[in-house]
Amino acid sequence: MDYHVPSPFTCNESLPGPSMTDMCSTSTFAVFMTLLGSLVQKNEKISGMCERVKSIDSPDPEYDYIVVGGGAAGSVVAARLSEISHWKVLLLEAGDDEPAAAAIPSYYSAVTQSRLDWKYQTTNESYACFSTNRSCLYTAAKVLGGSTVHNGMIYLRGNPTDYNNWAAMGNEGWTWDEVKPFFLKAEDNGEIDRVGRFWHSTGGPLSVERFPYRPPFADSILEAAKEAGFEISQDLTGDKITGFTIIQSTTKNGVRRSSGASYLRPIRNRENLQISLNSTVTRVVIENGRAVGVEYFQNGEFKTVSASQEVVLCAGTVRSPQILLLSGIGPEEHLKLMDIKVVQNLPGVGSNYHDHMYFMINFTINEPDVYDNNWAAATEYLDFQTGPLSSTGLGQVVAELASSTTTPDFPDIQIFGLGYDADCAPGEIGALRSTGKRTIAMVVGYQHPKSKGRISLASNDPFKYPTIWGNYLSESSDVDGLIEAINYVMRLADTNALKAYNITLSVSTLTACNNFTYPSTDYWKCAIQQDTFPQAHGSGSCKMGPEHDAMAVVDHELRVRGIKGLRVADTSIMPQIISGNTGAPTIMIGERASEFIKKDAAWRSDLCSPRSAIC
Ligand SMILES: Cc1cc2nc3c(=O)[nH]c(=O)nc-3n(C[C@H](O)[C@H](O)[C@H](O)COP(=O)(O)OP(=O)(O)OC[C@H]3O[C@@H](n4cnc5c(N)ncnc54)[C@H](O)[C@@H]3O)c2cc1C
Repeated sequence: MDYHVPSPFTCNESLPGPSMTDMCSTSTFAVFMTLLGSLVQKNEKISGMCERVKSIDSPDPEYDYIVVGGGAAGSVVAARLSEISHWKVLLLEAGDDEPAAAAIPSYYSAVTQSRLDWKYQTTNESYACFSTNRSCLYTAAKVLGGSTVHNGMIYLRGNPTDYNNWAAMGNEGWTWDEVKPFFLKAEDNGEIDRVGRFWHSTGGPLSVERFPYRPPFADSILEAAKEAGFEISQDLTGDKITGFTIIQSTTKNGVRRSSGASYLRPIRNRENLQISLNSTVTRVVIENGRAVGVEYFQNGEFKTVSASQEVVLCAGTVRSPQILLLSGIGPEEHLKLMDIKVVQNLPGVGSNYHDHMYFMINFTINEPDVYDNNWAAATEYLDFQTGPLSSTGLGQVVAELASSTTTPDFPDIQIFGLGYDADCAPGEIGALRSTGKRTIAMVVGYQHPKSKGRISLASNDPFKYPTIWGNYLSESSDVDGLIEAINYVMRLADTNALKAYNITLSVSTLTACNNFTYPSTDYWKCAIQQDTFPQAHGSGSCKMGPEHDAMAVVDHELRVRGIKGLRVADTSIMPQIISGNTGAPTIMIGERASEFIKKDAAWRSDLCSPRSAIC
């Protein structure tokens, strides 16, 4: 394997936006950010300008394998398939390459809401997002690396029980013991002596370590957790999966490593892998029940490219089902309604969509309320990739806790902090905010959601966004889980460790909940309906399942039911979302899909003649 092998020196001249200037609107800050942006771009350790992949404008007419979407899973699949040197692989990605700013951990939201975000909105929510007109924002990156370019970099794998449950649903080969080797294959843990080789590994493409910096208040939260009777874990992906921790992240030496940066940049000179950016796949071409290529849109033109072996959809939980539907694969009635010829009636396409929901509780603490985005922080980061810009502030304080409805070894509540981010100041650089007190938040999420929604076509026009109906919080147990999580946060705030900061719950600004005593359970129930957000871990819309499950879209080796030469490999295949953040599990799915494809190809070359009916 040739990861980490240095390649010939070729540097990109410029990168796509958003530029760092666009991230702050005030004039003092615009100058600062422009300068910082140009210094970041010139700093190879941060921007990786000399190891960027090159996009091709005119793909060849035919490849062996076509991978659609270069996100968390797609980057993995493209890299692993092209390890077979005689396979010709094409990766088609709708977005551009990563902007330099995304590499800076504290600017983790730089891409969010920019032109590199698909900016989805859900519709017709009956139980959530009332304050935003019953439509929830669902962010997903349209960029090489997908949402690993703007995610919070938290490294978690979910719980062994999640995978054992998938296997118990009839998905052979997906128990924890069977998926764990693929997490290890992906991983290059920079703290292996601390976290140990039973749970972790080194040598994989994905760098995992803790951020080099954390604000002292992060340690005070851990002290508070201990005082409140919660456990402290040194590693939530190790043998202590419950408690509060300082989390490991998908970073290397203070710089974000997206799946694109991790898997594709080291192999950018591999001749049998071609990558075409700004190429949006509009449908899979199917002939006689087999996927034989894709149609895509690039530079104002529709084009087609053939696949002699397989097409692998890795376009994420919103777009993979959309592409299947546009290709005539999905619920018959819906396809007819959309005036699309039915190729394969698969009623489950788009169903079973679900996500973790989270809710934010704001507090103030007695700490100077400085903006952490200042010259001192910028200089330290440019020189050493340390200091406030090298982390997500309180975002690295993460807890996995069990509510009263689960067992201690299968936690269903996640809590993480927010605050000490390097955001833009409205006035002078380094100035104090007006209140003089620092605002922080504790975010709670419920990880065993039962509410299920649907992705469907709004139109047969491939450029019209699909309809995302989250149906979030329709099951009352999902709300109850969040209420228990809020009570845990209140327990945390009621400790001497945090009272030393005069931690104070912020005043409620939700007028819609004025009828309820603040803070009471009824108030929180009202507030959750008003202001809860999907965590952008959307899963399940092309569910994996056994043959007897009529709603299964792919089998246990991720093959689309009823169609040859077509697989789906991304978060959409999860039959039930895992208990934790979905990035690393999706990378594991990409690793697993690649193995399935290689195994099938070996089997075919051993047993099948080239045009055999069974192959
Ligand atoms: C704001 C945010 C914060 C998050 N925080 C964390 C975290 O801290 N830790 C964690 O583990 N997970 C986190 N996640 C979740 C994690 O990043 C996602 O679950 C994961 O990236 C999903 O992987 P995917 O491969 O399914 O899709 P994506 O990573 O979204 O990749 C899909 C790719 O397909 C491309 N594409 C879509 N349609 C087409 C088309 N028609 N043609 C060609 N290309 C197409 C997209 O542009 C994209 O690049 C977060 C997600 C978000 C959005």
